[in-house]
Amino acid sequence: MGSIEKDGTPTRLPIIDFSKWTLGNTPEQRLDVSKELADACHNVGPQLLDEAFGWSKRLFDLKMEEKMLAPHPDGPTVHRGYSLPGLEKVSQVISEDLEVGEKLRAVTDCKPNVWLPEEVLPGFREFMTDFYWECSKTSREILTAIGTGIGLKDPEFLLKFHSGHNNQLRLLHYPPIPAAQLENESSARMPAHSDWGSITMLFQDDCGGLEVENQHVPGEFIKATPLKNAIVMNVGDLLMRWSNDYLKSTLHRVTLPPAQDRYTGPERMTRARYSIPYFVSPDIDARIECMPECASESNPAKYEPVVQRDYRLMRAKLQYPDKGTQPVKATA
Ligand SMILES: O=C(O)CCC(=O)C(=O)O
Ligand SMILES: [Fe+2]
Repeated sequence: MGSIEKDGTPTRLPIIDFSKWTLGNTPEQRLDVSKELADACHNVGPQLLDEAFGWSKRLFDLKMEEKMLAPHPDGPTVHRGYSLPGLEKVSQVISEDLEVGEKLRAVTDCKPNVWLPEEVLPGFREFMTDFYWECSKTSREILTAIGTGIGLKDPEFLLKFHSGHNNQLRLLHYPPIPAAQLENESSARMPAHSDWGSITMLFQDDCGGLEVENQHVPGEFIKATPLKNAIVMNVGDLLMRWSNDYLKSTLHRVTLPPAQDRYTGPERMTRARYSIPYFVSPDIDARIECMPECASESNPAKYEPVVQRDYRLMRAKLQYPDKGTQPVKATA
């Protein structure tokens, strides 16, 4: 993770160095936690990340027929396998945006995953499974740090709902596309949306294009400029509900790479982009209800309690619209 960079203006995203996070009442306690966080950051360290991006590239470089050996299953609730560009619509409300990218949801435990036959990409499954659990460890440190930061009596409260088995690791590849197609907004690399879970740890390559909405100015997006080995952390809808809007789920999108050297040829083809979001989600039976520390008489709970399974189903229906599914507004 990067260094602390807070210049006081809302036009830059804060980059928080969790290895320097301090917690606890005594210097010793603070040191212990700092070490844990440093260890966690080290786990998803530079080498592991480079490897993960290497595997992702090898995966998407496979022939289409090979990738289709792990097809995305039909239906709105299943979140597995390989998706061709355009299969999914990501949106807060259904719009005409067409997402341009291909993706593979690599690992999760709750439902059987869809893996490529081992011989197609030997070692991929083992690496991604390890990577998944390393990310899970880091996410637990982050959830504890958040619990402390928002002043929960039990800083580990959120851990009880996050066994790690309901997280999702997704590999994304945005193929090159003529800049004009994104400029005239006939398609977006990924339209603005919020994530559904608790937090998302997002790793991106150096292409650029990720933007996050400025919470102070709705509609204005701030560039999340790639920073080597940094994790972009998004707050998801369920953490927003738990915290009664104290932590807002961040709208984010992927658009044109900002730097002109990211374009080639007369068509100004954009560079391909790879990213790896790790969605940290509560367990399926978890009931998400405003944490008592986040409500008061003057600030009562804004959301009804919701069970993760139901919330996810509602969001998944939007993402994989099938016949007979009416679009509904995605956020409360
Ligand atoms: O590719 C990215 O950087 C963003 C991905 C994302 O927001 C998502 O998959 O939910
Ligand atoms: Fe997202």
